Amino acid sequence: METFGTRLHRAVAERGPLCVGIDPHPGLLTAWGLSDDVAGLERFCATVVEAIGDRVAVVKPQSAFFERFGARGVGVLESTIRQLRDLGALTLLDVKRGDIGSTVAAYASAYLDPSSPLYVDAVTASPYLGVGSLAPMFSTAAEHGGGVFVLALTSNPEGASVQRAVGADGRTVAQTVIDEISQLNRGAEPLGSFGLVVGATVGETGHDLDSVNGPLLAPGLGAQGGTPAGLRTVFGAALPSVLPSYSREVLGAGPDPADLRAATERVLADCRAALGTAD
Ligand SMILES: O=c1ccn([C@@H]2O[C@H](COP(=O)(O)O)[C@@H](O)[C@H]2O)c(=O)[nH]1
Repeated sequence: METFGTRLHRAVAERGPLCVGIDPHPGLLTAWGLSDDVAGLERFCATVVEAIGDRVAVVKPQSAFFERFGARGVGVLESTIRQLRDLGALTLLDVKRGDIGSTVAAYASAYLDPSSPLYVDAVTASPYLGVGSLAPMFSTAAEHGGGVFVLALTSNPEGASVQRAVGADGRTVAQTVIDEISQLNRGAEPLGSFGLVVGATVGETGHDLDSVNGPLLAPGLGAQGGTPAGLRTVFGAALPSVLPSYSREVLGAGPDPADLRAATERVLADCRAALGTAD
């Protein structure tokens, strides 16, 4: 069985270094002329899938915007994930789960076990109950070729007060997370399956990201003010491992699928230029 790191490496080589988020904000539904209900959500997602599902390496549905419609919204999430998989996109569910280990095991079953209706290629996870509490996610991901992206230095300004706090050993909370994930990826080729989330907005981090040997998801581009040109400042020598992620910047170009595709091509070209990867 191929690891998530291997599958991601190939998807990026074939389709380019880009993750597009599906974040059906109420304001976007309205701007697209859709109703703020399950029917609008379904139409929105079907349009995004049709426009970009066959051309973007990774698509990242934001779970919150589906959960707000209850069981029927989650039903739309399930079918969106299936459609994306059929079109060859890797699915990364942005759900930022974390809990005591025995509960994390249930989250691992929900998202990373292929028999689950919500099965995805990878999830985002929160390390604030301790990176070790996420062990069931790591083991389930490893068993089934999945991936986990753990929050390290998030794109929002409030994150720094927790993530940059310094512990007894002199390392920040974020550096502890970075070091533990680096350990999990040690020796993996061409890329480990365990990633980190580092916002494109955070500027020079003062953290060592060079030996992570896994994907570095960079949200915060576009709507939150991050730019592809700024990625070099944030990631330095780790730049080749960066997976840039856009949601509103691309989604705001809809509802015409051709316009969504054009916005995707534009941000992908910007990311390729910033990362120095060829077409
Ligand atoms: O540090 C983080 C972690 C996750 N996110 C999520 O990414 C998207 C960003 O959406 P934009 O419209 O491109 O701003 C959203 O789903 C966040 O929950 C993040 O922004 N920062």
